Amino acid sequence: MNQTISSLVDSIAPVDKSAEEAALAHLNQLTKPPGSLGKLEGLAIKLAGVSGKVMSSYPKRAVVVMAGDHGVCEEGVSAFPSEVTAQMVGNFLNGGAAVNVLARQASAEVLCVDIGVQTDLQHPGLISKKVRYGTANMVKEPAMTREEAEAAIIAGAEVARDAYSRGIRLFVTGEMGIGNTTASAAVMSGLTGISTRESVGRGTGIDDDGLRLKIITVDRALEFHKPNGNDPVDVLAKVGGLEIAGLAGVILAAAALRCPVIIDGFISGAAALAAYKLAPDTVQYMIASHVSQEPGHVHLLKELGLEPMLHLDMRLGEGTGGVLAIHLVDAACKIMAEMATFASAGISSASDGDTPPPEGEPR
Ligand SMILES: Cc1cc2ncn([C@H]3O[C@H](COP(=O)(O)O)[C@@H](O)[C@H]3O)c2cc1C
Ligand SMILES: O=C(O)c1cccnc1
Repeated sequence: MNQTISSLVDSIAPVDKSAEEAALAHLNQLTKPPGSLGKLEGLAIKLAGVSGKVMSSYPKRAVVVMAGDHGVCEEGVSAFPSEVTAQMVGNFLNGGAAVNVLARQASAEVLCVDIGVQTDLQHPGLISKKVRYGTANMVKEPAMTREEAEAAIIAGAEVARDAYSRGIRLFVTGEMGIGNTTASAAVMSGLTGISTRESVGRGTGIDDDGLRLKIITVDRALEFHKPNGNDPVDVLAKVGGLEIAGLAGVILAAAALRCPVIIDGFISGAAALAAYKLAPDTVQYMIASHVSQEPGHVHLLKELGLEPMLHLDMRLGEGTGGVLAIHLVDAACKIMAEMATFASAGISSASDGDTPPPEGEPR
């Protein structure tokens, strides 16, 4: 199994810098002041580096929604009971969750994966990759074994590879797992040393007492296991979640397949950080969709060096922010493919036939 994760990591290469340069040169010929489309230009350049081409498009796209349960819920860290995880999986499969609505609008498939729900689930649309029936309570024992964390990463990579073989070329991460903002905060602090006061937030909406208890719970788990921050699999096994490890596998595989991967909110961000620590080049394939209301997300994005595209005060997960950002990926692709150049439209560019203004005067 270890061998498989290391071969996955070894198959990830840096993006194509010459395609990025060519994309910038193309953007600067388009009929607009250089840089005036802001982050859309940065996105177009990133997509060129990932695909190796100045122009790209992603007609087939999917959001992978990984579902798993969390033993730490018995400590009272979520406003909702664990059974909501399985109930929401049913909702995803019936097309009624927020991510389904937003994915339909963005023409994206929803791939719902049971990687660790605590009950048996059956549905023709469900991708069954169950590694175990929920994690153990991290304050009492490791959330899972190292072998289980590795199996979850590999399962995520398999889901991405299967989707790729059906033509999917743009991935979005999503998740469902009551208690997973606790596990994500523990993973984030375990990987970075950032204090739990910064990584722990209210998740589904716990009150002040709940927040204090949640911080203490994550502190206890980290103190008990002392996970090795330089070993992401150790951190995921001791204080992580099955869906978080699974998403790390999706992200690694997307990078190995040279596909862009849109990273959703806080939980997806924790998975992205684990993938980045396993294979630093992976971050070049990531697009951060939005900044979550969960306070740790800002710090997570800073660790990854990623700028979020959207500021919408969202705090849902499921891949909802991620699928919204698909529209921006489509926009960046269309700008590259369809905008006229100064030459083709016969428009004077900044320096064309224009006497430069005297020194010190505005143009
Ligand atoms: C009905 C419902 C739908 C959701 N969809 C995503 N989450 C989000 O909330 C959960 C994390 O928050 P915590 O750590 O506080 O439990 C995850 O399942 C996440 O995806 C939901 C939560 C609920 C209740
Ligand atoms: O940002 C997220 O992914 C998030 C935040 C709160 C609750 N669930 C998910």
